[in-house]
Amino acid sequence: MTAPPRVLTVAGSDSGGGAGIQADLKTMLALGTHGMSVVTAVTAQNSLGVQGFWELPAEAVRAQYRSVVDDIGVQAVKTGMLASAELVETVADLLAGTDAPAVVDPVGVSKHGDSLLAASALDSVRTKLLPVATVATPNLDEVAQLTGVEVTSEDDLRRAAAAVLAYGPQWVLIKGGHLRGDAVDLLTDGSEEHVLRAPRHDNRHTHGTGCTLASAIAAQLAKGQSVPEAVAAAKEYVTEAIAAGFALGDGIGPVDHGWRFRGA
Ligand SMILES: Nc1ncnc2c1ncn2[C@@H]1O[C@H](COP(=O)(O)OP(=O)(O)OP(=O)(O)O)[C@@H](O)[C@H]1O
Ligand SMILES: Cc1ncc(COP(=O)(O)O)c(N)n1
Repeated sequence: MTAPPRVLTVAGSDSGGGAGIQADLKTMLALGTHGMSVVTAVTAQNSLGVQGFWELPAEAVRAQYRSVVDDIGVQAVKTGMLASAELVETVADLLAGTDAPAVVDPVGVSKHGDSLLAASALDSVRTKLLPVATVATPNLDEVAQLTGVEVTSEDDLRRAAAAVLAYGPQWVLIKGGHLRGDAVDLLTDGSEEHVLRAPRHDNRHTHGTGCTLASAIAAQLAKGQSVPEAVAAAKEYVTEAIAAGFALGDGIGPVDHGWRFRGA
């Protein structure tokens, strides 16, 4: 049998299974790829929030990455929660030495407002991680943290994209999921621009949207799609996953990574 395309996520574990490594691996399977993981931190997390997290030593992150890349090989990499400046810099160095495209989701704060990245790591994200990204996928809070640009309407998305592109990623996808109205995202490399618009689903069970979108982009890139094709396909996948998000626990439930298997 021919092996499916190989995709690697470098991210934190979400014990509740809705975001982080767990979301990434489910998404990669749903999109027909072989998912692999480098765990950067372990969170104790559920539908109510993040109760605690423990970061792994840089040496453990580097060793996992080398184990995967040097033997199995990767056709795309996705990064998520990196927790500290040391891990951001470690991962940026590893990506710089890898040929595969990298989707960088600069995770800062969880849906519940729990910080997943030290404030002291922001500068490393700007100067080390963003420059090695094929596509960076910040949400509006992350755009504000990284660039100071506040997005309050669709008209501000272009200004936000230019501010992120100034740090050097090839493409940026500004996620407008936190705006009102349609769920509108803007993808640009500074010359081409693609507006991705989907109906807003009135569903509070949206835990893991950002992780799911970024790993879906990585899976589509591993299958050989261009960045605009991969982002369009990933947007369709996440929109249906949000529509099918379900209640778990007493708080915010996850998007449904397996909506295709359930005939949603
Ligand atoms: N209610 C919704 N209905 C449809 N699409 C949505 C909704 N909320 C977010 N999206 C879309 O989901 C994707 C992820 O965007 P979002 O802004 O939620 O990312 P995020 O904040 O990084 O996610 P996370 O909450 O996992 O950190 C984007 O394509 C966004 O437009
Ligand atoms: C390990 C990990 N990575 C990323 C997120 C962000 O996802 P969300 O904003 O949906 O909580 C998270 N909560 N946990």
